[in-house]
Amino acid sequence: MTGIHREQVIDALRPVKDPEIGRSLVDLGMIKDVQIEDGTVHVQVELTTPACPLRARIQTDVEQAVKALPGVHQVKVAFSSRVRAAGTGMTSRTPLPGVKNTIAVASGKGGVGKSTVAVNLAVALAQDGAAVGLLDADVYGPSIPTMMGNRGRPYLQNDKIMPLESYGVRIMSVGFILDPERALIWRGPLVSQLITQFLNDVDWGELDYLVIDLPPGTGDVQLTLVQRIPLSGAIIVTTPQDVALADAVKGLQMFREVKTPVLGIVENMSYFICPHCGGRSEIFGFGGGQRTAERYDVPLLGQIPIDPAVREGGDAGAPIVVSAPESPTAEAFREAARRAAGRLSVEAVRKPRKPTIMLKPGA
Ligand SMILES: Nc1ncnc2c1ncn2[C@@H]1O[C@H](COP(=O)(O)OP(=O)(O)OP(=O)(O)O)[C@@H](O)[C@H]1O
Repeated sequence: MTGIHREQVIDALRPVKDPEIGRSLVDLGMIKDVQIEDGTVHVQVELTTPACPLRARIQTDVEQAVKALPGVHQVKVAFSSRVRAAGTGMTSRTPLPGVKNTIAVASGKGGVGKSTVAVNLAVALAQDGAAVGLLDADVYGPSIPTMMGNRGRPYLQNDKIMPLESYGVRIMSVGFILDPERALIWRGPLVSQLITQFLNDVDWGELDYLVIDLPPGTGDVQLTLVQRIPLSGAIIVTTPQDVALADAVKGLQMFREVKTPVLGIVENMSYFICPHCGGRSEIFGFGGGQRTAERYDVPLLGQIPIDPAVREGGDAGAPIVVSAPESPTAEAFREAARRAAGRLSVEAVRKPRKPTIMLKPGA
């Protein structure tokens, strides 16, 4: 008998905070079990996401706190995870049954790599063990089927559309159903109707995260969509040059208007590493994403280099987190995905938000 009690361990853990959420692990209900065997204390911590960016730090903090108790020789920390629902911003929007979090991936302008980011984030979250869906709401240029290497056709089951699956991610795209050329002529109300149908009529099952690739821009279509889709958070993709950043700011403001938390900015095509000399060039300028993030008080989730392997992977239907998972570019995507998941965990423990203004729906 060592005389250590479970309560003592819990008390020792009380001051240990989740570094991202800033509240005690005990108060957050993250300490799931404590077992004491002689001088060894086993602590089971339930993370708020399997893609936790701060797992190592939590482990060290827990170990240190428990080791400080007299009679403790060893601390063993085991992790499990349960993603919490972050709510859906505007109270008028009905959350999707079974879907805990919906993440919009948006860009102020086209061609900045929004779909590439959406695909790699979704697959990275799934690789970490989360249940993930990916909705291609970019009806004007649906690129998800190509990027995910899936040319299947969804089928109906019990009056629901069954999503397809690639790399452990459930996916739905207008590209699976329609000739994409025809989507180009679609008008706002139709787009909005189609997306609403995809959200409600697709059998997503239980999802931790539904990543939604929005059409580029901040026009009426986008505004209607972000008002209608029950969103837990948004990620803005930009490139570092001023014109792209100015448009990214418009995106940021659009989400703020509809009370959707901006989880952060992903700066894509940030820099180029020369494959011959290893030198780094900032082709589109340096620090733009960081400056914008600071100015508008949102996190910079990641800086993704220009890497020919990203385009090759996209064209070949194998996102770089699958085709070259060890590459620094894949690591940059993974980090951005984990940071975004961490931000959503923070949102999940916040009080529900109320809209300050209600915009009329309609395209
Ligand atoms: N970091 C990167 N390095 C190299 N190529 C990239 C990178 N990111 C994206 N690309 C390539 O740039 C092109 C545009 O990317 P993508 O389709 O993701 O952009 P988008 O913003 O979604 O475009 P759209 O506005 O048409 O929806 C693609 O060919 C893609 O493979």
